[in-house]
Amino acid sequence: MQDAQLILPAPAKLNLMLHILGRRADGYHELQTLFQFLDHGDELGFSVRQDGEIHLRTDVPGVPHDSNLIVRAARKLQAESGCQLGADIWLDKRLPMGGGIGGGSSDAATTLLALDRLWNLGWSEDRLAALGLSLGADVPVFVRGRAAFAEGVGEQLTPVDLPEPWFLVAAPQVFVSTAEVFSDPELTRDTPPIKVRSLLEGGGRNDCQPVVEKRYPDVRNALILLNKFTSARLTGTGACVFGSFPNKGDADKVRRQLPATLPSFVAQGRNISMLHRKLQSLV
Ligand SMILES: C[C@](O)(CO)[C@H](O)COP(=O)(O)OP(=O)(O)OC[C@H]1O[C@@H](n2ccc(N)nc2=O)[C@H](O)[C@@H]1O
Ligand SMILES: Nc1ncnc2c1ncn2[C@@H]1O[C@H](COP(=O)(O)OP(=O)(O)OP(=O)(O)O)[C@@H](O)[C@H]1O
Repeated sequence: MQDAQLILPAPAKLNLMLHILGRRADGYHELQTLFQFLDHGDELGFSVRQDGEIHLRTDVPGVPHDSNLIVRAARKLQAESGCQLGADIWLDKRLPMGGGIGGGSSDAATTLLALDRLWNLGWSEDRLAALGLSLGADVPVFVRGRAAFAEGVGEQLTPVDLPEPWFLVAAPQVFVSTAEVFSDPELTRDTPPIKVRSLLEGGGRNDCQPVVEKRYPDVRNALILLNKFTSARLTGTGACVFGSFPNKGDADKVRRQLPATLPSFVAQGRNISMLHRKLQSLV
């Protein structure tokens, strides 16, 4: 990491609500979800290579080098732009994987924005978001960096201005497969669409939650525990669960009461992602 020319954050996100409206012919689901960023995340370092090779210098246990979303994002940007340059990339992985807080998608988005800058490509945000969507449904919101109401499969984004409370996020130590949750026959897939206005007034739920609670007792137990202190909910397809607090002190106080077997962190909800704040400060 100390050899990197550019160091950038890859923040986590929460799905403050997630409704499933239907299933498309390609198997993907039509959703309505509200994304907000957290001021907590991974950190990536980047340096240009003249030989055109892409190397992720940090080993990520369980994820082969070539299937890491960071490497896939870099190679795709390189192929589509025709750029002859390569990159060395370092990763400080802080976010739990398969946690529903978007770690892999955020790493991919940070890679696209970093290399667009280091390779002097000058791609528009629209073009980077479209490339991001081909890597995963959650990548575009991280490319754009603004809290948003998302529709379609998550790529039709309407920026929203939300309160920025403090969140306690608990990470049950189970891996939830997003594809498995979406293919569960018991998943609710017919929630009627609602208007963004009623959501901003506090409505909504996570339609994935009943399926995940049923399949993963550790997630159900974490929700029961957090619900003793605040109204807790699942983010994305889990495994992470979260509750909000008006200030950091209250969130920290509850965190101290969680068992050591349930890892957790406290972070503030942000409407502009840390990545975009950092990029703006570099201009
Ligand atoms: C559930 C969310 O986390 C909400 O933010 C996302 O929609 C999931 O985004 P993601 O992890 O980037 O998901 P992808 O890698 O695109 O898809 C993983 C798998 O989830 C299912 N999937 C995902 C998104 C979606 N709108 N409908 C789906 O059915 C598909 O089976 C897909 O094979
Ligand atoms: N850089 C990466 N970081 C984390 N996971 C990665 C990465 N690259 C590829 N993956 C793969 O993607 C899977 C899901 O990772 P991720 O942490 O993004 O899940 P998630 O938090 O559930 O995401 P989402 O909320 O977008 O569904 C991992 O199990 C891993 O196999």
